[in-house]
Amino acid sequence: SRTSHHGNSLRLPPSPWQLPIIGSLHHLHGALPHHALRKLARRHGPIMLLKFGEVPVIVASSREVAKEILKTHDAITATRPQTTTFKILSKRGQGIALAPYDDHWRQLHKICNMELLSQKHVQSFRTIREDEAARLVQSIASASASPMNLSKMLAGYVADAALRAIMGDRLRDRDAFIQQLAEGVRLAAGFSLADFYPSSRLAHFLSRSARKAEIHRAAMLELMDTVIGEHMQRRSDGEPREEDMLDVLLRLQRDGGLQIPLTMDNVKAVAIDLFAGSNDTSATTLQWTMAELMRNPGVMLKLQDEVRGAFAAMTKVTEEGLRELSYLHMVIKETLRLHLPSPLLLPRESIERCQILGYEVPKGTMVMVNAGALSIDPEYWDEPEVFRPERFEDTEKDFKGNEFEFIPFGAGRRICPGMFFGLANIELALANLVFYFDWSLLEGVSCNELDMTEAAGITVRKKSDLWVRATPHAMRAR
Ligand code: HEM
Repeated sequence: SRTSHHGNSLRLPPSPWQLPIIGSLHHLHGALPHHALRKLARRHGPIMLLKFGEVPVIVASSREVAKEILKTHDAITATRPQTTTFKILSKRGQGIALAPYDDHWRQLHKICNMELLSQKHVQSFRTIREDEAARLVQSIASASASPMNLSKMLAGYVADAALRAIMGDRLRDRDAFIQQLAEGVRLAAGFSLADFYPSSRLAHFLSRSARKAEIHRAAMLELMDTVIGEHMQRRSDGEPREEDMLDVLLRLQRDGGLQIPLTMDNVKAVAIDLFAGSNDTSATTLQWTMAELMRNPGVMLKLQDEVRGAFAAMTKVTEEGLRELSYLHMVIKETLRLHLPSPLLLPRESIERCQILGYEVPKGTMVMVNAGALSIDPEYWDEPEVFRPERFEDTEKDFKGNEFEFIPFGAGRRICPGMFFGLANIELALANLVFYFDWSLLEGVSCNELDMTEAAGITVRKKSDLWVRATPHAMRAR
């Protein structure tokens, strides 16, 4: 197909065959979207134009195209599509993650980088992390020798460590928050009818997911009202304490002095985004890491040697010591390469037409980068399906957004602002797990038959929980 604009005649990117009404959606049927899209790209190339219902979508599946989008044309593609579900999820005050690329987003982005999620602020939550990690070790120790659902324990650790840093440590509604969050993640991931037939009233009417999104949002905002009430009460009681992220947001809201005043609804939306952005991603990463370690006993032993060697003379695993642990960092990198929590990153949208590899990308096209496909592409990785942390040994290759074959946190203006915070929670827990315990699978499960199936959702979790047995290796006085 050809399009004519300003006298130019440029080709649109190649497209797989499309059906009326549903466009290319049938190509996604039956497999997880990042796998289905990877398969399609093998046939149609590194830049494809699909149609999800009425919505044109381009999908990037090579390092070069990813770089064109996330670097060369970053400013043109830095907005988020305002789909029906996204709009409902951010109704009554925009947060940051789904916000369009504008001054409001720019301000929040700055607040995240300079205050909420800065390395300094993340370090200030060290006691919380150490406390929660100790709690995790205790609960594993008390269940040791019997089969335990490690996935669940790790999810609990992450939720507590993240919630305490974001919203304070006396959250009465912790479980309700976690439940609502899971619903939000499902909804945001949902390829809902209404999102793809924007002009069809019937589809809106029929769409149950829009209604569910409304109910979810109302419940989430109500929970936030309670937490904010508690924060204000404590402040007026003059109770001295470390500022959690919500305190910082409330202070900025109260003190003013910002370019664009923050409303209370903004504060709520940002706090929800922080919790939503941190919880599933970090829990999933920890769960996949432990699953890979169970499947690769040689890697587990090497990691245990490193961590036990480093902390041999100490009474507990502390955060300063973690910096020296090069193998631990390689293990986490390798997990993020094979198991990106968000393999399609978050969708973007072009605000102007642009050219990529000589193809025309029209204004208003949804833009997706298949980061999950890039990090297992044999073009860039040796034996890409094999879990081998050593591949990072003599390379500077990192996930900071400069090497486009490895972008689990995204890249460019919309890169994840929570990288330090997420990694801090993950590294400390992992070091504790391998320092204090030896791990085995349950009887009858051998390491090469461990189920590694992925489940559908905006974050790609391990479908089945990881059941293991822990044997205390060296319980020190705590
Ligand atoms: C292993 C951990 C994590 C991974 C792999 C991860 C991954 C990502 C990815 C892929 C994006 C989309 C980037 C893009 O659009 O190009 C993102 C955005 C975001 N993440 Fe994370 N994330 C993690 C942890 C966290 C944590 C701990 C927080 C908050 C405390 C967080 C908060 C956010 C926010 C607010 C955004 C939206 C940024 C924007 O739209 O400007 N993330 N993350």
